[in-house]
Amino acid sequence: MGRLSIENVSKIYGDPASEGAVVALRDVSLDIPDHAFCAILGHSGCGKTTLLNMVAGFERPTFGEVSIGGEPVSRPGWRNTMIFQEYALFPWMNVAENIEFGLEMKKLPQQEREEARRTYVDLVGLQGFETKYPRQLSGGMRQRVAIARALAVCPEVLLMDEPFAALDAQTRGAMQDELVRIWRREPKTVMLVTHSIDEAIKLADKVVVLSRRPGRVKDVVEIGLERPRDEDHADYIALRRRLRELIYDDFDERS
Ligand SMILES: Nc1ncnc2c1ncn2[C@@H]1O[C@H](COP(=O)(O)OP(=O)(O)OP(=O)(O)O)[C@@H](O)[C@H]1O
Repeated sequence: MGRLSIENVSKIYGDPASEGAVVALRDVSLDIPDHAFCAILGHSGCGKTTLLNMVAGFERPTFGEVSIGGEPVSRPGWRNTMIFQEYALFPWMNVAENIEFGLEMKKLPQQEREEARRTYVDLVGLQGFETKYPRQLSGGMRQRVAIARALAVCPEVLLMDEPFAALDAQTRGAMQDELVRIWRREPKTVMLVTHSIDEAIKLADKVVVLSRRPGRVKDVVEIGLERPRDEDHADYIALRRRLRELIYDDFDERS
């Protein structure tokens, strides 16, 4: 199903033989089990978005292979949908139309589309807002629509590129809790890119730390804490310290 496998993946932008080529990722291998929640953490420019884009099928690896459920990813599709920081909703469509968009593309009959729309509006708690347009919604509500739209097409892997970075701190915290609630009700393999150590510990089962560019897997930290996670718990604090060390140690190596 949604087991995500990244095997010896390198990404070079530009002609690999030229001096101007940018090696964004080098020899990255990861195995993310079906329904696991994985966060990718690393400094700016270490290749997090590049990795996500390859899993989404927007970019092809220069070397190596990405596969979902044993099938290589060669282009974007329903199996691997992306949620962006800026929501990427259609401003001329209301909430219901935005959520149904992918279902129309999938050519689902109208009755099934409406059923799916109702299910996902309920799941993200937007009952009563179906006829509102994105401009009439708060940032947190827009991101709920984006999550509903992504889940409605039944992807095997959900990809999120700093989905809460544009939200204020309070809304971000609420949306993180909401995402965990949604993911537990509708388990998916999730790959989430973040700059925030706390977001990674709060949400993920596994945190993949990338080194500075060219990004390599520096470590994979298993979180193993019960949800909801208590920031004051000694194990949480120890994990935060470990992840900080991994990130800053990398910084020191280069400075
Ligand atoms: N299309 C492209 N052409 C050339 N270089 C690129 C391209 N896309 C990304 N890069 C380079 O690849 C490297 C990795 O970029 P990427 O956006 O994946 O990093 P990131 O870790 O997501 O960064 P940030 O955290 O700042 O969003 C960077 O040096 C970037 O400049």
